[in-house]
Amino acid sequence: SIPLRHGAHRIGNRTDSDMAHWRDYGLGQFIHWGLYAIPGGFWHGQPVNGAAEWIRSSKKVDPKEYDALISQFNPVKYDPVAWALMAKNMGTKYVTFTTKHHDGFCLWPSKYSDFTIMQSPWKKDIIKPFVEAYNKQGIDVYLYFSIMDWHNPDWRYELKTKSDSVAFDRFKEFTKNQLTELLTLYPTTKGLWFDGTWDKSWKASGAFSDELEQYLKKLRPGLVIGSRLRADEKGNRHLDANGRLMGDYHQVWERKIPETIAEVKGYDWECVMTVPENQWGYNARWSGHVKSSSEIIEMLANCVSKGGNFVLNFGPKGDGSFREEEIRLAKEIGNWMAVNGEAIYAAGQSDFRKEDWGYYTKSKTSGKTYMVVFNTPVTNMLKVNIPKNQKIASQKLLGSKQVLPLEHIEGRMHYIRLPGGVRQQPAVIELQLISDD
Ligand SMILES: C#C[C@@H]1N[C@@H](C)[C@@H](O)[C@H]1O
Repeated sequence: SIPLRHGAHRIGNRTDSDMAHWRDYGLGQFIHWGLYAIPGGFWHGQPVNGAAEWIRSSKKVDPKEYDALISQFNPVKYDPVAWALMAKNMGTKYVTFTTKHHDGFCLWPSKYSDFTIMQSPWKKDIIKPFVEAYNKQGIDVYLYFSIMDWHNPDWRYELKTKSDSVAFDRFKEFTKNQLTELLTLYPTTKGLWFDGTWDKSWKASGAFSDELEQYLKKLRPGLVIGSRLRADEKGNRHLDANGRLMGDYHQVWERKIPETIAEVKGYDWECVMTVPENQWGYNARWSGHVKSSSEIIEMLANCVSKGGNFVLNFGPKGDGSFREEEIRLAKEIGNWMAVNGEAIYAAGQSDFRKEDWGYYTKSKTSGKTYMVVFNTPVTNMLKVNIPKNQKIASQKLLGSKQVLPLEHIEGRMHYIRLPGGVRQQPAVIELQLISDD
């Protein structure tokens, strides 16, 4: 293997209790909120293509004109207690919240920037009441932080000259100071979700990214940081030059889910997903396909069946309220989770071979296996290939506890018959297995 000083420092996944707790979340919420929620995908009355939180860049807005949005940020409907209750009712176990996106606007009173919530009409810390409200609901808080900062004059896309490096060294110090602030002001933060680390300047800062991660973990032992922060000294990201993961979990699954368990490569991982095709911040015009609660529940079950977590994004409006579609989705998902959560929480990959009708998950607590059924065959007969040395002791519909008929076909093949009728939501069957010695 290639000798590396700033590659992965651990082979294999973390084995500590903080990471085991992270692994058991199942369902998370992402919240993207900032100045970009004010224009909401429109500029001078015209819709702008691309993600709403990128409007400054995609519309090439004059920085002064974009930054002037700060004078309009006065979210009179911001109610973190109500936000946390909506998340709780959805069945959320952890939340990732944007403290600073690429535009550099800080939702906390940072001493190191003039572009913060304190210079807006709101004049109050947004993050502190958010963390308190979510923690009060038993939801762990992770803070999103964009390394790339379009507002800071010391940011560089590439280090071409000596003066670039001098400026970027100041920028690295600024970054370390802001992260220290966040962990100090919000000590219950369980992890940091880094973004904006794809440019050449950061790829050339592998040593710094390594030292920064070690510094942050010393400041907050147990902190969970994904693979999007680091670069090795050769500019590799996520996997170092020896193909080893740099970070506590694989953070590449943005708006995509691994097709096969092989693609997971045994890493811890989460998928972060938008409701429309690709909008993280509030966009007044959701064009294209908007996912239904059943589609989202299928993505959730798919991720858990492959050992990952699923994180659904919400983009509050500039005034701090949520759009109707998101409020409805949170409720519908919550109704399903209330009945079927045991197939999702503290669950992961099962011993069963995947079938067309949906996904198997296995609970780490009850040891039971669950069949999360999306594609009901016309026969209502679900194929089940029982692993060797096991047999099914019971097969019940979650919720109703109705025992379902089990029919042996041949060898390890069986059928479980679903009750007839049209289902509005995915059905979950709980399998109790016993050894078949
Ligand atoms: C690209 C990009 C960013 N990564 C997602 C998590 C959003 O923050 C989006 O703006």
